[in-house]
Amino acid sequence: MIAYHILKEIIGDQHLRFHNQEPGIPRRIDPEQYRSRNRIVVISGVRRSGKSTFLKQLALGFPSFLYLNADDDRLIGATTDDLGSLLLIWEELFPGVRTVFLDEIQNIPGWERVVRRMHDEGYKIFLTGSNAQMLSKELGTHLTGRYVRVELYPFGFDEYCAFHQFSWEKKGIHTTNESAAALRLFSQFIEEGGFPEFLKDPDPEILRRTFDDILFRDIIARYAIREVKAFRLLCRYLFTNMTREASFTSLASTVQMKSPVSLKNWIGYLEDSYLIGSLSPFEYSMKKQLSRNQKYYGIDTALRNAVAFRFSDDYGLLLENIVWLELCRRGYELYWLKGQSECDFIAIEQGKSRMVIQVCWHLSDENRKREYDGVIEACTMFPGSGGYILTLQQEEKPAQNIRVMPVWKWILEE
Ligand SMILES: Nc1ncnc2c1ncn2[C@@H]1O[C@H](COP(=O)(O)OP(=O)(O)OP(=O)(O)O)[C@@H](O)[C@H]1O
Repeated sequence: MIAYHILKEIIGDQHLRFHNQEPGIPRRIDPEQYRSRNRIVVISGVRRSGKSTFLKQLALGFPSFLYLNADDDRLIGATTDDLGSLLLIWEELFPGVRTVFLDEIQNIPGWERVVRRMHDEGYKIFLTGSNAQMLSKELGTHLTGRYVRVELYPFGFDEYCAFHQFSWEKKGIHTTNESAAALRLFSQFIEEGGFPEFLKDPDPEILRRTFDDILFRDIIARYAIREVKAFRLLCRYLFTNMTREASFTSLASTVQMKSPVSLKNWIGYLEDSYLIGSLSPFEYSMKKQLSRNQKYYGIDTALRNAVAFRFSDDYGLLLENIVWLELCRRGYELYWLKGQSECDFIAIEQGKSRMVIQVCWHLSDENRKREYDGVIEACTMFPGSGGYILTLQQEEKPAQNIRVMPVWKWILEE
């Protein structure tokens, strides 16, 4: 057990540091809707996406609170008994305070039991944890029905604009100057992505390190993967080919694995770590849906640029990936359509389709019919949906109820 006076010192230090920490750029998620929840609020998301910083933003809404960062050298080897002592120290230092923020709590084995008990005793709890240990399945068994999850992604384009102090009228971006500035920033965003740390210090090493930490610490070590080379190759391949469709069999053969079953597990681990996401084609039969090829997307475009192979005409793919990320941030259930024609995204909310979206770098005479056909087919299948063709910079008057507009404008205005 850790000595009582040391724990007391840790609490004092950490409290001061957390109070002095910069709250950073406000995230798009409204903290107020979580402050008033009775359930435990679990913040998850890819490594370095800003979970601890968001915790600080949540804390700002409370006059007093308790705080513990379990990622502290002095807490190595801490147990649930130490958490019990912490409760006593908190009561001594901050009597009656019942709001608690727990950062990286997965470092203390058995934390779930203590957190569950605290919640039952009326504490309001907010916590973050590195994803691998905070996977929904695992958390579900420990905190059944007691928690709500907030998923944090790297900055979206609106947050990127805030980071660069670019603001625009609530009514929309109308002037040529504003449009030119937004387009310029957006072109930069395609290259720089949304990891806040990388935006502050644009050294690709930062991104490579994050990538390797997720691969080696969160996945390879945790799931005892022995075919490290093949696993790494799979990650790089998926990032290089983001937005493309692939089958388990073709992926297994690309990385020279005999078993598509292990490959399926690997992809599951990558998705749980939020490094990649997959998209199924829409099918009325679930069985059929699962047997069809998936499309794969990556958590960040700059991360892709740092770890994957680039080719000259990959801008279309980066643009589509940004739209996928934005739709994930907005919490839609997503599919793609492979019918007579193809459509990139069908975004569904509460069982109803809201948007069908085709992403196209530049609408030309050659591709116009194909792009429209995909949206029209999807809109016919899902009547009442808004139809969009999102481009880098073209904007056209709506035709056949389909809006053609730049991605950046759609993100900032729609
Ligand atoms: N909203 C923000 N505004 C400005 N900078 C931010 C913001 N969010 C995160 N950062 C910066 O990004 C880096 C990572 O942030 P943070 O530690 O909050 O991420 P995390 O998701 O908790 O990381 P980990 O997965 O390692 O626990 C820090 O340097 C932090 O200052």
